[in-house]
Amino acid sequence: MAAGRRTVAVIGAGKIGELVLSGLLRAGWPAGKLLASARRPARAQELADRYGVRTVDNLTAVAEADVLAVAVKPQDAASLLAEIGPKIPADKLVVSLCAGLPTAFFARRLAEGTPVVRVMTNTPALVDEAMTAISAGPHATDEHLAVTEEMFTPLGRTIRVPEAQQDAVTALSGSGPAYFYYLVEAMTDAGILLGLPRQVAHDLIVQTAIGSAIMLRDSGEHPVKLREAVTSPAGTTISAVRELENHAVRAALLAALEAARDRARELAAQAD
Ligand SMILES: NC(=O)C1=CN([C@@H]2O[C@H](COP(=O)(O)OP(=O)(O)OC[C@H]3O[C@@H](n4cnc5c(N)ncnc54)[C@H](OP(=O)(O)O)[C@@H]3O)[C@@H](O)[C@H]2O)C=CC1
Ligand SMILES: O=C(O)[C@@H]1CCC=N1
Repeated sequence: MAAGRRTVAVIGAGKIGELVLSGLLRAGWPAGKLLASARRPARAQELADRYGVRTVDNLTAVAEADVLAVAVKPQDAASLLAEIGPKIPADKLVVSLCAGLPTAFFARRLAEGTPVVRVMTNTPALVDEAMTAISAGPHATDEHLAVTEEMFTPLGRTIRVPEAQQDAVTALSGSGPAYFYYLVEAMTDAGILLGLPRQVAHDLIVQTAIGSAIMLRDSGEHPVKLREAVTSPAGTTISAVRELENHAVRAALLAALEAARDRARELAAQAD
């Protein structure tokens, strides 16, 4: 399969599936080369109305698309594959967006020789700022990876990682946006504690997050250097940093990401 505008079916077009569809359309992927399936007819109608893509049942998607992007929850993958797995010809490319599930989970349910690629993206795909990690599974060649990159590059950055790293990627960048939103929410509360109006606190911290993120990306400086530049001797910042250390925030983050990684493993064990 050469890279090029293949017909892509998003199977299970919920939140992430919709991000993929909308991102591909923004990137100029022809609507006629996109299909979507959903479990509920109302959801299918919503997608058809919103994006002008054809919504089809899962087996029609399998028959008509070159690339099958599986975007159901990990808990729904086994029953989906029981329905479509035996019907997928080995020349289709299966791209899994599911957290935790190894490509072997798919391979066991597909015809011998079917290429499988595992992807972990994140919700900033909505603003073309996703971080997407791509891994080759069984029978996936460089060309299959290139097709997958062609799909995800318009949505943000892509990197290739060994599949063994995908649970860690899921914990870090897949779930990562939630940690930043959590921080912003907590810091807005802190602003309110200090007497700021909610909207002012929100605006201050959102712009601070955006500015800090752009500096992280564009300055080429290590985050420690960027933090040191803010931290004046006997100043305000170091007083806050001391409290973060007293409350073991760094240790909490290490434990949190380990828990997310472990949950990805559990999802895989439970899906079988
Ligand atoms: N949300 C995120 O930030 C990220 C999610 N992911 C992964 O993406 C996948 C989807 O997550 P998310 O979009 O959040 O979940 P959603 O529940 O929003 O989307 C899954 C969709 O699949 C539909 N579905 C389930 N079974 C079938 C079936 N047999 N046939 C057709 N459609 C079906 C669901 O229908 P119904 O509405 O009826 O339940 C739902 O609309 C997960 O595997 C998750 O691990 C990966 C990276 C980030
Ligand atoms: O919470 C989850 O399971 C999914 C996978 C990564 C982000 N959201």
